[in-house]
Amino acid sequence: MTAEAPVLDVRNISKSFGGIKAVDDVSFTVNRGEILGLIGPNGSGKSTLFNCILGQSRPDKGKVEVNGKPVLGMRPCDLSKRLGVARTFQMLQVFPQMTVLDNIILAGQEHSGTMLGRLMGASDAGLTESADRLIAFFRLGHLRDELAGSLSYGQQKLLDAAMAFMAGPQLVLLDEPAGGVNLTMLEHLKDRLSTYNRENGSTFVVIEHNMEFVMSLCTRILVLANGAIIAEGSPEEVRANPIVIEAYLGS
Ligand SMILES: Nc1ncnc2c1ncn2[C@@H]1O[C@H](COP(=O)(O)OP(=O)(O)OP(=O)(O)O)[C@@H](O)[C@H]1O
Repeated sequence: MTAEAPVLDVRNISKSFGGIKAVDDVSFTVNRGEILGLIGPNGSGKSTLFNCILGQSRPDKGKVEVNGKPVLGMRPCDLSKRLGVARTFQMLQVFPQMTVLDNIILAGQEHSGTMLGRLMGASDAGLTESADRLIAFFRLGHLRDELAGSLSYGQQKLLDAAMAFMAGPQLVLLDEPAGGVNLTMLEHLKDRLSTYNRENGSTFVVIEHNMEFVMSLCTRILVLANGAIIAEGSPEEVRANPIVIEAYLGS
């Protein structure tokens, strides 16, 4: 029996900006159903690594495969449509002047069909039903027809995360989903993400500064410092690792 290929295989990725080695020869794999946390002090290269993986930034060297297929050079929309990869960003990507429902439908339209199909088809591209399912899953039903801009910051972060799931992705990269979110909403977000992972067998990679959130959500943690992986293990192992403690205290 051959082992299943990792969902994400990152090999020897490096990226410099002028003299700064933002990512320095980073390799790791993520298996189906894992929730991998990517942590590290400010400026350790987490976002640059995400950008290299997802085509927003071209690495100087290395390769990335999703389900055994090379992805470097692919446009983010093709990554989503063809390989089922989605991401969220540190900054909110919601449209404040649109309702919660329309934001989610728009996120779905971004990933579905051809331009001609979108122009000629129903205005919601037949996506209202799946948008409503997602709204119910993230427990945003009472806000469905509210303008996104009228929601609290935490509710907007929840909406922002929900939008990444509209295309039914296999692999989701979440960039600081918990940033600026209050405790109650954090618990809710964590519960929804872990339930989605359990029910759908999807795979997540999560960049996060909130240690409680990342330690309780993730099944495995990678620690970056100065662009390189300095530690890897279960949340318990990483929490107790003196190298990790030093990297945080020393930054
Ligand atoms: N476009 C850019 N041009 C120049 N330098 C950059 C650029 N993007 C990132 N850097 C530098 O690369 C290094 C890694 O930055 P990066 O944003 O990837 O770190 P990070 O771990 O995501 O940080 P944070 O946790 O603060 O978001 C930093 O020294 C940063 O200043």
